[in-house]
Amino acid sequence: MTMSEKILSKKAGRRVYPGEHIVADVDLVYAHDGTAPLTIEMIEELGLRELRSRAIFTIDHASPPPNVDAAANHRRMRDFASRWGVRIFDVGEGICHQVIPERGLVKPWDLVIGADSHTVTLGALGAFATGVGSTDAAIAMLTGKIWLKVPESIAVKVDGTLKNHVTAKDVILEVIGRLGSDGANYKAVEFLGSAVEAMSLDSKMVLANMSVEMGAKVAMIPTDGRTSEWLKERVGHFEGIWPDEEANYSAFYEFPAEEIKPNVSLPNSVDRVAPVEEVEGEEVDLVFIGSCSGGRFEDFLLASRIMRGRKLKEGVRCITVPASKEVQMKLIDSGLMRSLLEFGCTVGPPTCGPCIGAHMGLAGPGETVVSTSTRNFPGRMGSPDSRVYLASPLTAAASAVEGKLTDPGRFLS
Ligand SMILES: CC(C)[C@H](C(=O)O)[C@@H](O)C(=O)O
Ligand code: SF4
Repeated sequence: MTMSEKILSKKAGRRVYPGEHIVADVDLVYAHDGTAPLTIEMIEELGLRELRSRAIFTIDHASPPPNVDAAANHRRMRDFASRWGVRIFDVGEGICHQVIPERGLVKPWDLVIGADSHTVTLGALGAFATGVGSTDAAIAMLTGKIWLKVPESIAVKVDGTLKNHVTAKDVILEVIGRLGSDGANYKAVEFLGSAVEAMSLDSKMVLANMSVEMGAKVAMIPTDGRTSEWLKERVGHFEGIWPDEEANYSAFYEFPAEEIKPNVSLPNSVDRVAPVEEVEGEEVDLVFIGSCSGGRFEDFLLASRIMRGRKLKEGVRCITVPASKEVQMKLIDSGLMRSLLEFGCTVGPPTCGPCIGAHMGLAGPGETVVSTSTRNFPGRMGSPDSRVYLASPLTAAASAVEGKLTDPGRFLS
């Protein structure tokens, strides 16, 4: 069995096969201020009295509230959470996909449902974690179960050693560029290989996070090496997960690590991927380092490799937003906060912020953005006339120094 088949078999209470429809037990359901309002409405409409699943709300999308509607929405969530026993991570705690695992609330073998497409991020910890709509989240909260079709699994194997200036973001962009935005539709993407194993959990979360940009139902990564250390600190005892040696993958893709270069997604589609060196030079107005895809401690550590001792190009804004309060505190404790500020960054509180164009640094008409976030759809980060390149924190930092799209290999090699 593949990793996802193992978890679904456990949660359905019998051996399951790809293509089957099953009803599976859920360990955790979460929703945020973008999706919880409809979940709440649905739960109240059904007139039931209790939730059968562990449920969590986060206030992260329009947070702190940029307008009165958002503030009212947050109040409704707090009110519902206290009446129904839903744990809530309020303004300032950070983005759901970061806060929930950080607090030790997810472990390998869990089945996690989130009312957000990037719930797949938690596959990096060995959980079967998938995004659903608000109403499906409501039903999962009320019943403790979810209806699912068992996905086929595909393997993405990255063997070897990445170059010094190549990151997990470049790897996942490479994969998305090859497979396309629908290349993994409803598939479980399982990441294997020595380069994946060598990655920190922060990096593994980048791989899992962006798998949904090629349609993946879930992303799965074996819980080896550094992941176990991370989990031990946070969840205590857990059982790791790995695929069987004879696991049945419907496709197998190999990516030699040495061949991967710093990549970008070109405006305005995630799967239009090119090596930065081929598209360097466009003037940049805004650099964003943040989101559930590029706002972890390691992302800022990477950016600081280039920023330290240098200055932000005049006329460019560099907005940096930690993905959680824990990341924010690590930035302070490590001295990185000072480096970011000295470089010229504007540092925001933990939130999705400009990733989804809610607030805190939108792109103006005709502006060019380099962003470590997840999506560059037209108008997502501000003006419909802005152009967004998705890139690694190294490419973002190099571009902030030069004021134009720049390969980080010019600074590090
Ligand atoms: C608002 C929410 C439903 C959405 C998602 O599901 O991904 C958002 O987080 C995004 O990144 O586009
Ligand atoms: S940071 Fe961006 S991609 Fe992640 S959940 Fe928030 S809006 Fe979605």
